[in-house]
Order: sequence, then C-alpha cells, then structure tokens
Amino acid sequence: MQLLNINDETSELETVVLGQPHSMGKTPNLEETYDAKSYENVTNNSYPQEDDIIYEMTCFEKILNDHKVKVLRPRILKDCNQVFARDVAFVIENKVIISNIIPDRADEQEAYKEIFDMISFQDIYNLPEKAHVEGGDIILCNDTIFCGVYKGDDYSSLKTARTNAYAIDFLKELFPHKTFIDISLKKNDKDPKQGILHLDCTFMPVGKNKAIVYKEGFINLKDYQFIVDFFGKDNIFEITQQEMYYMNTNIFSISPEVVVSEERFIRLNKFLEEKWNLTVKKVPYYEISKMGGLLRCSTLPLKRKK
Ligand SMILES: NC(=[NH2+])NCCC[C@H](N)C(=O)O
Repeated sequence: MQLLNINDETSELETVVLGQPHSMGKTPNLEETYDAKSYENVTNNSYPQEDDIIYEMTCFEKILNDHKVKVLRPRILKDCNQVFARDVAFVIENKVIISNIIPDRADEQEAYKEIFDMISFQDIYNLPEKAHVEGGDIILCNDTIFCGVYKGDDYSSLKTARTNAYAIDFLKELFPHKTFIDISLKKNDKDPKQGILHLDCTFMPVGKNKAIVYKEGFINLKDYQFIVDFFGKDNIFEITQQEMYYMNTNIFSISPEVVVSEERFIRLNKFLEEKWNLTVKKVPYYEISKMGGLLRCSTLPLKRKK
C-alpha cells in the first residue's frame, strides 16, 4: 500500500504525523529561543507549560481521530520540544524530503526514524548541507508549489530565516514537472508582528480553491498579487496584523470541507462557516501559539486522498 501522497493542503486526509508534547524540556532562556514569539514570551515570562501543551495537542488529536485519520507520533525524546512536526520533513507526491532544519532543532529528526523506516529508500530524499528548507515554508497547490524564502545578505545572522534559494533550486530539479513560486518573507527574530517565520504563518489555502493571506508578510507586493490572481480576489480572506500575530493562517484542513482552527479566531471562523460554508472544528491552541507555531505546524501529513 502506498504510504505517501500529498499534492495539496486540503484533500481528504488519511495519514498524518502529529508532533509530540511530552518531555518538552525546560523554558528556554532568551539566547536559546529561535523564533520571535518564543523570544517575546520568554521576555514576558509567559512561555507555556508542558501540561497546557499536552492538553491542547490532545484536543487536536481527538478531532483527527474523530475523522478517522490515522495519526502517527514521533518517539518521545527526553527534554526536547517536538511539538512542530511540520518542519522536520515534508512530502511532495510520493516522496519525503528530509529538511535541513535550523541546527537548534536537528535533534528532533531522529524521533521520526521508525516512521521513515516504513518508507522505501528510493522515496526518501536528503538535500545537500547548503540547502536549507523547512516544511513550514512549503505549500502545495497541485502543480504549483509555493516556497517561503529569504534572500537577504543577512540570512545567516537571522534565526527566523529557514529556507534559502539554493534549496528551492534543488527542489526544482527533483520535481521538474512542478512550478515553484518563491516568496520572500519579512524576517525579524525579536518582534513577532514584524517578521514571518514560515510561509504558513502568512498564507494558507483552504477549501477547494480559497486562501487566507496576510498581505504585509511579503517583501514584494508582486508575490501577494500573484497569490490573489492565482486564487481570484473573491476567494481570498485577508487577515490583520493582530490576526497574523495569533497565527490565523496556520489552520489545518482535514478535507476541502472540514478545517481545524483555534477557538479564539472569531472573525476567521465565522467567515469560514458563514461565507465559505466550511465545517470549522475549534480547538484551544493558544498556549502552543506562544512558541511560534499553530495547528499546521504541528502536523506532517503523509497521505491525502487524490
Ligand atoms: N511551520 C511552522 N510555522 N513552524 C513553527 C515552528 C516554531 C518553532 N519554534 C521554530 O522556531 O522552529
């Protein structure tokens, strides 16, 4: 049986890896943080507690189970934050690409060994060391793949710059039949209102042909315009800076009809339900958002129905 099949963000989900809330280790100090939201919450003494993270992820898992999705989990590593499965690897068609993730998070990858062992060698791609990419920057829309990227000269001094142009060139060679659209994202390691960690923090397809977008997250207006033209103006829901800050784009689709969202995303949820006729399953995920990711970031989908 084919284990991998991913071509978009919303087709009916069959198998997913959900990150792991257990044994996430102690609260980092400021120097140990590597995203702006964690930086802010460590500064304000509001970094989340493990019990709350366990509670929130359990609520999410229950929704996945209720929808008969097969949920796999990475092995628990001692004192290691494994909440954000998304960035560790990503699936395109029937191949899994092992991310060259920020070194601060490299330990997380070994916990997926048992899962990757189920996949045949020829379907697992490793990238050269210089190619940096994380799953949060890769968004699939069938023949088109949107890639968050940062091309500035200060790339290596920014902890929130995770995907480089070299990695995208590499992906283009691996998937020559796909069109790759690279999208430069604003970066800021300390202020979560001014920078975008991954593409999925500023843009997300939903339903059949619709998308949620935060316009100010892009360095080039033409990239925003491309997305609007791609989906059509009427199929775009624009979010505010405040909504971006709470990660409103980072919801997760179980099917074109059903999406999992955060219970506090009042304006978004109402719009999705009333205007786009989607079923919105609401979970508490506020504490997790303080670590720079939300629902999509906690998942690594392996298989969606064609
Ligand atoms: N796909 C995402 N947006 N993932 C969020 C990851 C957050 C995590 N704290 C990091 O900095 O890597």
